[in-house]
Amino acid sequence: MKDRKPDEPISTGPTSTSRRRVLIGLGAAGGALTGSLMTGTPASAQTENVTNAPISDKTQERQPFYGLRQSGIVTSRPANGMVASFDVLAKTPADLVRMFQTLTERIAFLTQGGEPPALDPKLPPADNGILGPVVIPDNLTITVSVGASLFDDRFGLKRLKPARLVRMTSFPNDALDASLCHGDLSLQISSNTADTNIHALRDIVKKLPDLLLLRWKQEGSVPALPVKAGVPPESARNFLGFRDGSANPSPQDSGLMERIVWVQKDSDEPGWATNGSYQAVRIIRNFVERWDRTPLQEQQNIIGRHKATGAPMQGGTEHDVPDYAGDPEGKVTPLDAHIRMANPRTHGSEANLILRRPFNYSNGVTKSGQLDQGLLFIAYQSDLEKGFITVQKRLAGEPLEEYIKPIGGGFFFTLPGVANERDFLGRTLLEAAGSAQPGN
Ligand SMILES: C=CC1=C(C)c2cc3[nH]c(cc4nc(cc5[nH]c(cc1n2)c(C)c5CCC(=O)O)C(CCC(=O)O)=C4C)c(C)c3C=C
Ligand SMILES: [Fe+2]
Repeated sequence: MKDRKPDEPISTGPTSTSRRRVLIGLGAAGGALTGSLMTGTPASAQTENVTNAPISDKTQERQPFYGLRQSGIVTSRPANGMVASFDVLAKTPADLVRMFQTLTERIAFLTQGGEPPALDPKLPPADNGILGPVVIPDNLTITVSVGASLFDDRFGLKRLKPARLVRMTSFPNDALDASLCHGDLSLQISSNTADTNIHALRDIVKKLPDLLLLRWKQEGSVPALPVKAGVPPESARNFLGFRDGSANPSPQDSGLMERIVWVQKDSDEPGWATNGSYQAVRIIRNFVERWDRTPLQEQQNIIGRHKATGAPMQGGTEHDVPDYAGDPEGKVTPLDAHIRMANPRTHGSEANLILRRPFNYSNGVTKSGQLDQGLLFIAYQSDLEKGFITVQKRLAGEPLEEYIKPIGGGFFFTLPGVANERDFLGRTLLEAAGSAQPGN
């Protein structure tokens, strides 16, 4: 059997590409048969010309749901991502347990895929049908995190708040829109296709109407780049045209991830939070019209890298390390370049590393006729203060500020993973609060 990297998606079932080729060969006339073969559709659907969306050879890629930690953090970033933030409508601790249990059950199903139950057609269908009669896994992960507001007076969780979890504050360059900020609970939904993410969100919204209310959401995408054997992967470009992710710590480096991403057992965090992480989300608008009229040299000085290759200013490849020690006056890489301010690469700045997992977004046109594009910035860290907050403070006054405007987001704590079928998201927290019975 072929060796598989820890986060490499698992492809199951018959080779989907070859199977699809056979099915495509059946042509339009074989539509009903195609639907039946591909999906094992119930008899009632077999008479219809069933189309399964989306069509790709990656629809059977599957990420694990059960584990010590949630998927979607050190998991390779797929092409499409979304953050959806919710207000929790649950009124009692018992309601909150029901909310987390239902959420767990839905995520377990959606991420692994399968056939929804066939209900009496006089009732609304069990599934929204966006993906066709059978729900495909499509590399889907749904990562659940909670905001500081969940730890208010409602559920008796106050004393259990993660030590560094605070409501996101406004930083000097921010122009935060209240309708795009904060929330009791966030879902980071990512998969191979935007439709799969929307399918999952619609399913969750439908199944928890009395417990969760959608507050804001932002979708984004990143171009899928070819993976070449034996060559470090190239980073996708953001909407400023620069490679984004070149210096990101490697999610495959599990020792590093223990230190910078995962809350450890022996930390000063509450015991229930072990194996969780802090999630910082920022919706950052890019003034792309202004950027596109900025000279290349200036753009490169602002970011601190070559635009074409992503290499540091001294040259090489995007994976080479910028040499700041040999450039103390910033003659090669300006002292106020984005990457130098974000990570000055001093001995002390090792403590401020974060794992970035951003997506580009394009929302249409603003009222004043500008493109509404930007970065759905998502970062994970074991210490929010040492991580995102310190790095963001360091970036204050950077020349890039003239081209970007953070307008939304929030700080959340990503819950520990779900161990098995008897476990559920948030169990360790709710048990510590006395709302759930130990023994799951
Ligand atoms: C507070 C954290 C950060 C925010 C917010 C942020 C916004 C932001 N970044 C870019 C573009 C690039 N960022 C790059 C590197 C980089 N950015 C941060 C942090 C934040 N960025 C860090 C820690 C780093 C790595 C620095 C290093 O270790 O050298 C790069 C270079 C390529 C890369 O390493 O990823 C680009 C390009 C935009 C456009 C943006 C807001 C819209
Ligand atoms: Fe950055």
